[in-house]
Amino acid sequence: SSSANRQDAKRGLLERLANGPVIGDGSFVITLEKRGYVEAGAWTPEAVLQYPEAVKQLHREFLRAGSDVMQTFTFYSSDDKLCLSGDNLDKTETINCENLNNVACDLAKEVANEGDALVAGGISPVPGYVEEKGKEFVMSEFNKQMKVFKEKGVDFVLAEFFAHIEETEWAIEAMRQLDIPIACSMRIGPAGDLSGVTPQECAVRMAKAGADVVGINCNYDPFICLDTMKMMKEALEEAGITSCHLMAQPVGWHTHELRDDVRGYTALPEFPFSMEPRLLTRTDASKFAREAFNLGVRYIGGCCGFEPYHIRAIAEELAPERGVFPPGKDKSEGYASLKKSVFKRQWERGSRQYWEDLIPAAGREKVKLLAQLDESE
Ligand SMILES: N[C@@H](CCSCCCCC(=O)O)C(=O)O
Ligand SMILES: [Zn+2]
Repeated sequence: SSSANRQDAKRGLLERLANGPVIGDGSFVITLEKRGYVEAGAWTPEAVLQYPEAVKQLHREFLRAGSDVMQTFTFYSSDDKLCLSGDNLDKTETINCENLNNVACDLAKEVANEGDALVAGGISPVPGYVEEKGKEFVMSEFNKQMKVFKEKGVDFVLAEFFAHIEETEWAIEAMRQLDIPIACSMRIGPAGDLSGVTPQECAVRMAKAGADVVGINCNYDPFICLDTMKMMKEALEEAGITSCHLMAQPVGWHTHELRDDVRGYTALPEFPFSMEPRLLTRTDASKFAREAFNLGVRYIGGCCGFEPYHIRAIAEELAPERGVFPPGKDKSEGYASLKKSVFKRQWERGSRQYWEDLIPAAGREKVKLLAQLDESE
């Protein structure tokens, strides 16, 4: 019966959250663009239909890194978004929301079953919302995905990258039709959403709309994200909402300038083709994981820029809490692996302290200084 299914589904995500951290996955469109399977600008997931092996490979890398969740690669897969993907997209009927979501569920499920991961059906903002096409239009786009997720029997649904609390509430309303756990994250920082609603109010409204897990994804680095999560946590407590879990999936770059900027990381001049100097190290990822866990966040993953090795750092940091190391432990003993080097100087780097004390250079300072010197001489 549906309640039994609900109970099974509930035990999956909610039981895991109750017993310790759930490790999310990481960056898809940004990572697959670097690998040549997604086109920048459009950032749409047609690779699901065109290059399924490339999508499965990335799922497998996150599984091996320790992700407990295989999120369907269905970000920006509403029909009104896919049709904006320019003429590189063959306009045949194969690349549309329904077909893409069907195959994406198969890919995520196949890899999830190679390990002990859950399948999350992923939804994201519909362009029709900001184009003021109204609730009926937006809900009809969400419902195309809900229909597939129901047929495919995903373990839970996850709404991400929402910038307006109203559209987020509509997404939760759509997800409630499936009677399985709901995770919901907005792309907001301390300055709140694009409608001027505070993070505190956003958290309470997501919970009241029916989300089982609420939080943040994308737009800001882990440390700005945690400041915002603290605001959300306190607001939920003040509202007497204790049943909601917290989730955090920040970007994998340092974005300290953006703390009070509602636009987030895509507003940086380096986005998208020169973000490399800002990339988090695995030590940054470990620090984020520990601070998130200490704050009470139990769904801990990453968004754009978070590569599998960043997720591995999270899974290794929280191994004591989880009681298990990631499947890829045969090729990583954390920093201790360096003890196996033939170079003696690597051995001293086989400690957490070395990497926590290091302020990594971007390697460009010298180039810039030399250029200035030339000018001044
Ligand atoms: N789960 C998704 C989240 C993507 S968040 C934002 C991607 C860029 C959006 C844009 O610049 O239009 C993914 O990892 O690709
Ligand atoms: Zn993102």
